[in-house]
Amino acid sequence: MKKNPRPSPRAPQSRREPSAASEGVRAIRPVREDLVLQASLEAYGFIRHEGRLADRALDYTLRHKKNLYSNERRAVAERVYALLRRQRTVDFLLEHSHPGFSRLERTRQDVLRLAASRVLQGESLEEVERSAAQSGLGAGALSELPRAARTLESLPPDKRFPIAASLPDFLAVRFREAFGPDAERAAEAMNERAPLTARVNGLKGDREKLRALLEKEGVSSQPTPLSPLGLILDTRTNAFSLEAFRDGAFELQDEGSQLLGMLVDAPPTKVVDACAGAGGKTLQLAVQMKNRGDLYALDVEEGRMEDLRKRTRRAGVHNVRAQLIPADGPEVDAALAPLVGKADRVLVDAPCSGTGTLRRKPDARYRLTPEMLGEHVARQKRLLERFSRLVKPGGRLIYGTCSVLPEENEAVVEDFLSRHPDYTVRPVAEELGAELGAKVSRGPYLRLAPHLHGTDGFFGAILVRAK
Ligand SMILES: C[S@@+](CC[C@H](N)C(=O)[O-])C[C@H]1O[C@@H](n2cnc3c(N)ncnc32)[C@H](O)[C@@H]1O
Repeated sequence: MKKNPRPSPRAPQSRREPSAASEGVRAIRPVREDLVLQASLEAYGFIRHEGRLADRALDYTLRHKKNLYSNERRAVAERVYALLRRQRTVDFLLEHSHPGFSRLERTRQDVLRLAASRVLQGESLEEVERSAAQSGLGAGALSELPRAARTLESLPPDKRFPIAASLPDFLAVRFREAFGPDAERAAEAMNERAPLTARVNGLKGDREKLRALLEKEGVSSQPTPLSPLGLILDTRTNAFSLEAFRDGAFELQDEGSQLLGMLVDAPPTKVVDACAGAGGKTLQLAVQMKNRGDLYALDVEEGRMEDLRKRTRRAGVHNVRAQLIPADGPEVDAALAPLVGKADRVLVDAPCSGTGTLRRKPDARYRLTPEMLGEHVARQKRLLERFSRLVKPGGRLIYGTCSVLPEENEAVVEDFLSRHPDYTVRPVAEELGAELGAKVSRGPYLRLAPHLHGTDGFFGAILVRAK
């Protein structure tokens, strides 16, 4: 018999929290606490003790727990994600309420973490203790949590912030630098659940038509407040099973990502999506180009390119040329040579820290280190330099990240401009219109954050090459 593979450490950028949304069926029977705990411990262990990506680990665990009902699957996903969002807070509370917590055996620690996290989420102490007792935890273990919470509250602000926001210390400092007095609010919003957001495929219809199609399938939706292309779906929707999705009428894409895509305003000529990944923005650019011209989608990861190809087929997109390129070395120049100085638009949606998407990938913060951040910045500068060569005179270079840290954003752009006097910044308000531009920009740049815009955190800059 074929052995089940372990969850892979890689996952496409746009995978969404596999919670209620991938289950569809409403809760109808009491949760069997012992089974839910067992599955939660397994998934959590994969993520925290083996370094697997959360969405992959949960998909894997739930796929192999065929005996769980849909409400139990939902409980597993929600509880694991909730704990990941509040890891540091939970550990602090347990260390201050449970003598010898850090010396307990690992599974025992994890059981307590999952229970404490539920209390932190607002479930009553009695309810959690009752279900904990059913799963052998023993009542009373959590009764000291409120006292520990008061200890946390009494810490000086700079000590309290990283623990209360569950951010590594260095990231809390970066948040403070990026958001100043708003840092707490910004970090709090990053610990909320993200909405389920669709982008209409303009090749198949407009947003109103999509809304009607979804309604027919029993899914209610609301227009996104900022992007004219988006709909927010009921989070319990299993989007992938909808006919509208299978027919390519929409893609799941955060509203912030849609706004970044809008900065490109791709004409139906020659356009390069230089870090195309699984094609979230490629598909959006194809619509801007009305499925005409040549849209080069480049990336270094074959797996992502494969996803991109599938998605273009589903979306009815015909103008994309997906091309796998080498990550570095002289072969890159050879691969890009035919495009040098030819493109009207080049989008560099650069690999980054992902600090803008912590709502969807709460575990990412525990993997990030200051050294990795430095490597991201160095690579961002390198990629912007490399792909700028493809822009033709009078063309535009659009730089974007899903980071909220200025060192990956403004600083990278300013570094580029200091070496390229032939480029000037086009304020994003000129592209998006004054009203929308005023809502989503700071200075000439797109700058989005969950606490201000309800979107994931994104940055975008439009750089115009002189004629
Ligand atoms: C932020 S993701 C792109 C997301 C994608 N644009 C979307 O909208 O779905 C960054 C991508 O850059 C790719 N990448 C990393 N190094 C690269 C390089 N040297 N050249 C081109 N792409 C690279 C990664 O494989 C990843 O897919």
